[in-house]
Amino acid sequence: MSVPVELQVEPAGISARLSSWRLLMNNRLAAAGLVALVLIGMAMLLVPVLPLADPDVTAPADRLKPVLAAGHPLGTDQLGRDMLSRLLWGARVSVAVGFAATLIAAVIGSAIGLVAGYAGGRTDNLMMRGIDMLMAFPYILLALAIVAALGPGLMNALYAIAVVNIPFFARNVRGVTLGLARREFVDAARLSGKGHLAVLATEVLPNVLPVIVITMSTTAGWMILETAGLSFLGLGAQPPQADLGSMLGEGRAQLFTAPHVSIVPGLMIFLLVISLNVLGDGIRDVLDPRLRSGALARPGPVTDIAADRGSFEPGARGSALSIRNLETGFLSAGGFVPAVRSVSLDLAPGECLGLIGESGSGKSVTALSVMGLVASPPGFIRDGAIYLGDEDVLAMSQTRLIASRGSRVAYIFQDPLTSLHPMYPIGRQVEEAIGAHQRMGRGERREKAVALLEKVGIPDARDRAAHYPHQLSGGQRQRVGIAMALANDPDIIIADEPTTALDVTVQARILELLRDLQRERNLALLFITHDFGVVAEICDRVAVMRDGEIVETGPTGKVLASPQHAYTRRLIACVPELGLGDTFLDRIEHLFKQPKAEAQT
Ligand SMILES: Nc1ncnc2c1ncn2[C@@H]1O[C@H](COP(=O)(O)OP(=O)(O)OP(=O)(O)O)[C@@H](O)[C@H]1O
Ligand code: NI
Repeated sequence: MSVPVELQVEPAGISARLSSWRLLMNNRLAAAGLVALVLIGMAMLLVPVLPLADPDVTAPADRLKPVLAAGHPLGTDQLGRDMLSRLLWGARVSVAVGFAATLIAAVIGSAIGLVAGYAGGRTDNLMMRGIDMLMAFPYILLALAIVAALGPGLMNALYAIAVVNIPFFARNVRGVTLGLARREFVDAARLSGKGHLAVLATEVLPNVLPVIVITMSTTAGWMILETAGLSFLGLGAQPPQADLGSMLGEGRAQLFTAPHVSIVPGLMIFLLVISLNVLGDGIRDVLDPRLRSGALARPGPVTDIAADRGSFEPGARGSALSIRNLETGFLSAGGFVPAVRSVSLDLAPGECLGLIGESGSGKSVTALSVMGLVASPPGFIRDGAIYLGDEDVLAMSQTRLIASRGSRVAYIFQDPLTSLHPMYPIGRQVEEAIGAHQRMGRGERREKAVALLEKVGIPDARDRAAHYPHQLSGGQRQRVGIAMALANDPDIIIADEPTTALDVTVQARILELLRDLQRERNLALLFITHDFGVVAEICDRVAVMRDGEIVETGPTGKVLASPQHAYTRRLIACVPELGLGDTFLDRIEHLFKQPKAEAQT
């Protein structure tokens, strides 16, 4: 698959605001809605200066003129008033009332939601039960009751509609606020001494704003409809003033003799509401950051690969894994942003290669590219080749690639708690890993799972197999992760920081286990870490990664003894317990003595 054309031509660094606008315009329905609204809006703004007849002047002689009658493009109503003039003036009133009600409901409802969600506890309970009571009434009935109490009239209809819509805002905003109020950045703001109001205004509100805008854009259409409903029943606009609902109500009596009197305002209501709604949906899609980043668009099973990537020969003969000139990155609204560039690696059977670099240097993206596991969208492999033996993974069919996952190349991830299913016993999960690639009976599978758990050093494996992930310690969970990786006898294991979440002693034992397994099964191990101590412990060779590129590679001992790149030296300097004692401290001193020379390297 290749890059969509509009993304290819787009220069990077385009402003976020502009790209939101583009996203909105890419949605045809939303764009059409916007165009319709702009046209209607302009007509309404121009109403006072347009050469229209007075909407309220009756002319009994001209009653019920049909559409396209002389002097009356949309005909006249039962009192001889010009329909076009009444339509435009009426739409003005309806829209103004609808938007005013939306604004009032948004301000009050959001304030309630913010306070309830932020305060929590009893305040939340009290406020939300009040909101629940409002919601328990059918809302048009509630609006009717409010207008009945206040008396008919446009302003009262406006209040009634605003009140019945407050719950929508309050509930939406409260839900989001509730999640935000317990997040670390809010705690941090509180700890920094900000008052509650300041925290709400500067930390919470900006994050809630999109929700408010979305709710507004999706309810504004309804509010116009509700205004029309109340006016239709005679509770809103009072004669002779026109609004869309009252025009509809007055036209009802002539529905059969002069249908245009009710159809014209009806069409206008339809047009207004539907364009508001499609525009609202478009705005919602653009504002939702999850939709924008493509996280909610279901990622494909395999990373998208450029159709026009170059051809690269595998590196050293007999490599288990050979990555050539890999360029993987992410498609965003601003274009393709590479995360790794021209990465080449070779991994021999039975060898352990350490891939080291600081956070964000592109280690995981490299590792995930191997089996096409970078989620697309937005992930995209733009160039390079990845050979398993002498077969190019990127040229494999999807089915073959998916079949190779776990059976030829297996992954071990950093935190097994997130990759293990919380609701299944671990034994069953190992069985599932076996069942994904091997056909065997249930009993046999169970035996094999227990054997694997024993192999990775889970004591009492047979009993432990019935335990759930949360009943295991972090080290044991990682052992289960390793057992699952071993389940189908892969040739290559890619371990992405498998020990980072563990304490030093457990880490040492897991490393020992990995090394033993690797020797015993002649596994090729690609070991990702940011800790040179770990590399020294287990890897034969090491590749140092920085900003998406490999800056240095060589046998571990050699790189440790004489790092060529300043960045490598700095990474090594981060490891105090390499067993180098004085020499090590000397090296740090040396580094600090020559900051200038280092900067030049
Ligand atoms: N889904 C994504 N969308 C956009 N950019 C991404 C995405 N995932 C990763 N990146 C970018 O790719 C780059 C490399 O990330 P990667 O996860 O490979 O780093 P890493 O070296 O594994 O770091 P760590 O040690 O923290 O795991 C980062 O700059 C990151 O911002
Ligand atoms: Ni990573």
